[in-house]
Amino acid sequence: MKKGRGRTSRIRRRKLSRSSESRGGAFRDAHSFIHDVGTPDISSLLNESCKPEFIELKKWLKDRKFEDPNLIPARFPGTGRGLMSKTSLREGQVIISLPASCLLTTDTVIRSYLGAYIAKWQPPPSPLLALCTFLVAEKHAGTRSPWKPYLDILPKAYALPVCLEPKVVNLFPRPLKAKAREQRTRVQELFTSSRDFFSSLQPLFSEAVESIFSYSALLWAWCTVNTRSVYMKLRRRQCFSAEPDTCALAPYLDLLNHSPNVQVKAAFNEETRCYEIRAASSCRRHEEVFICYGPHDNQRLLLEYGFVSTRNPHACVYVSEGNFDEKMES
Ligand SMILES: C[S@@+](CC[C@H](N)C(=O)[O-])C[C@H]1O[C@@H](n2cnc3c(N)ncnc32)[C@H](O)[C@@H]1O
Repeated sequence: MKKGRGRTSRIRRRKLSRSSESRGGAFRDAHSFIHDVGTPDISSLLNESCKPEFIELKKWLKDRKFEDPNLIPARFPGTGRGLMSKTSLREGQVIISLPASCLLTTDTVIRSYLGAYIAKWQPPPSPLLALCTFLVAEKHAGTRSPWKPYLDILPKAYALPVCLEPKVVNLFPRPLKAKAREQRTRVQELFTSSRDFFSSLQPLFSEAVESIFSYSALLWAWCTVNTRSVYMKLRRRQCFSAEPDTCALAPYLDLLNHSPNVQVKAAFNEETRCYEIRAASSCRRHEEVFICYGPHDNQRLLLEYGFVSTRNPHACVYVSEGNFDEKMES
């Protein structure tokens, strides 16, 4: 007889199911139930670290002196792909410490084949444009790119308002609609104003630059930088415009999802030469590890990251002038 088919085990399963209901929390219920009846525990069901793209990424990170036995990529109900802790994390403990050699910053771009082209271009391109250009060029390089294992785990598409059909944006409340249109204008202007710069890169490619640096390629790169970079202030360089140079792409670390209810300390540590994130609250074993992207309301989360947070303590309602007058009159 197969294990767990008899009357006794049916009764035991019913009892377990009832006790997990009373503890509350859909995810925790699933955890206790699946664990108790002897099927694989939830951590192995969610685990994505055996996927070929993560195996490649781990090898790539190891070559750059980063190994983390504690965090594993996993897919969670509600938040999607993120990182899970194999052990419990104490308050104050370093969650992740990523060496500078893994970071993609404007320093990386300047040291690359793009450096000479950026240095001679007038007016100087912005640090954001430099990062986007590098991402598009490396993505185009495919298997020739040393960044391929990182590029392969990046989302293929984004859900920021700038990526949505205008008819969908039209359904947004008025204040959000205005912000979404501003965002679209900003990216379109970046594309239009960068065309000549992209043309100057033609000697680097055998294909026409117009087909490589298309609007959709720039949009993908712009969303990648805007949704995934960490704050890291770099020194001002003459070859860039005066906009702040504060974005660093941090492979693997950028798999951490947001929760408005956790606190973390994040910064580049000049002594260890690592970008470190330290937990300000504890986290249980086999649970998703969250960081906080900032005290953002849902409008800002949607505009900057393409999602909203349920039970967001920073949630607020935007009231436009016209809207306010209408409500006051009724
Ligand atoms: C830094 S990345 C985090 C990793 C990302 N989930 C992934 O699969 O690569 C930021 C993006 O993750 C998603 N995200 C982050 N926190 C989330 C949450 N609490 N709920 C839903 N999606 C979230 C959003 O798409 C956001 O733009």
